[in-house]
Amino acid sequence: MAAIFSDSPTHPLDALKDHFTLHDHQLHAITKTFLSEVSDGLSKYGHPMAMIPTYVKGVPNGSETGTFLALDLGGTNLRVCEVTLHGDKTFSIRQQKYKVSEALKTGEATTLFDYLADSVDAFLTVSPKAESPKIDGFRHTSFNDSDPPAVPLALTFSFPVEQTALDSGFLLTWTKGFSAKNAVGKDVVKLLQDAFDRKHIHVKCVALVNDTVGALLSRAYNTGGCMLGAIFGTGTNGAYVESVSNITKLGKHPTAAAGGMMIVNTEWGGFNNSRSVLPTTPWDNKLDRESINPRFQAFEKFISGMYLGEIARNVVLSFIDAAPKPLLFTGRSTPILNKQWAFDTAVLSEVEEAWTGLGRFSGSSEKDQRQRVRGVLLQRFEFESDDLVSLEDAATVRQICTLVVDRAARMSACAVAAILVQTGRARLGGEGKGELVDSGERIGVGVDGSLVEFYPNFQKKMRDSIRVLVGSEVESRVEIGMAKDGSGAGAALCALIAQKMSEGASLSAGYHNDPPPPTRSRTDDAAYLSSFRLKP
Ligand SMILES: Nc1ncnc2c1ncn2[C@@H]1O[C@H](COP(=O)(O)OP(=O)(O)OP(=O)(O)O)[C@@H](O)[C@H]1O
Repeated sequence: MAAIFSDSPTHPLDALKDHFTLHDHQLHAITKTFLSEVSDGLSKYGHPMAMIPTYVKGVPNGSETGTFLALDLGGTNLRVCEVTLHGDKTFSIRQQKYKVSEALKTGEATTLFDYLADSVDAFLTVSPKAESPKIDGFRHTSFNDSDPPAVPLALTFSFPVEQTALDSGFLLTWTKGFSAKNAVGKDVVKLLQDAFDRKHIHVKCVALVNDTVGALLSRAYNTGGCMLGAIFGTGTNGAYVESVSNITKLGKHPTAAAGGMMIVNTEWGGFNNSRSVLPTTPWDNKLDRESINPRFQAFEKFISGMYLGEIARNVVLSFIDAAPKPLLFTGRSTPILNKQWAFDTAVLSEVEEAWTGLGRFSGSSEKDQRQRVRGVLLQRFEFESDDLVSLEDAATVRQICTLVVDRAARMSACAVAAILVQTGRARLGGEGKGELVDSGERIGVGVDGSLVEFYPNFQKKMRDSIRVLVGSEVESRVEIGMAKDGSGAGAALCALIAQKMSEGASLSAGYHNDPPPPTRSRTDDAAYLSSFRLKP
């Protein structure tokens, strides 16, 4: 843990600022290195920033229709949903969340996948509500002629997977606290399908979707187009639309010969694992050393919700322990502050909301701001006595939190700017002057994740740095918006693509103007619903 000296001639907060501030020239250096790793990842397999071809070769325009099941294993929850795409840029969804315990995350993979299958089974067992979406759009998949059709399901699996087809992909590594045994190197679609089959649940996993791809697809469906989907939640990652000719590692794969565009899942959380260009601090090093995957997912550890609270906690502790005189809370800590990972990034949001006066707060003098933050700290860190937190402590903690999140937002901007450059929409300008490459085009970016959704002004902070990197003309055309339920609606769109592919449709020609599915009668629906579960 870094020692902080309260008698140093430089004020400790200024010293901290030096550690955490990313200057413009550093943003440029990070973005350049990012671009070179993009290029490495597109040309060969096995790179930490894996640049995974997803075999999704089109982007929806909002006219697609159908009803599909989606199973979403993210970082925190497991979710099963039934999504109906209405064909007018809107969709409806029926869903249920299930908890994933630590034991499941770290136990045997078969136990985890059995649990996923059981959750789908439980969801399907609950009879649909009167207002639940019609099932007209389900495209049935039969195992053979005598079987009733299986329910098509798309699996949103937000971990690094080397995808080999739309419905198969091998787990490269676990992230975000998962470490289930005997899963790495295996096809996760097969692991899930085997669990369905073991349990005689009549569901067929037709598509494997990364949540970033889902974000991109759902934002495209909602707005008529999108070029990048990005997640800033438990982890961080991005997927974008790349020209197939640039994905040279596809070699002689038939997909490469077909040309066109393909969505690539970057796995940018693993950017610069060597940390050659990511300016690290002693607090980041401590976090990395104590994480379950030291020296991996380097970029993610500076950016995402799973880590920002812990970095801030590490800094707060070193201020409490400052020598010769404590710089926070008169040198007193609390059990919760002493506990690893106990400082949730949501607390950083609360501190910032209290400071900026957003939401339920009123009053705008600095004293009001400090008082509100002090209230948050007293409550969240569970101090025994109000005397232990001063107004100055409140201001100091707020500054620590801001430094940690500002750096995260600026690093996130490097990833977005690099994709703008990679796709020919921008050129990296020297010293903040980006050059416009093509004019007029609106550049759609769909984002998802609690950090970008709830941390006050995270998006604005990110945009400020995008402007530094690619100039204001391009930045002003970047339209960043929340991707509505990428892992549900996006997955449904992927299941639709899988159906199209199994019907032999050419995806490179796009899959717009989908004709409405054939109408089913209510009797068909009842029979169909009863075929969800086939017991031996
Ligand atoms: N209000 C908030 N402000 C900032 N961060 C938050 C907030 N609430 C939760 N988080 C952080 O966001 C993370 C959860 O992100 P999210 O809700 O997007 O879930 P997720 O789907 O599990 O994430 P991912 O998509 O990366 O798998 C947690 O690490 C949590 O600390």
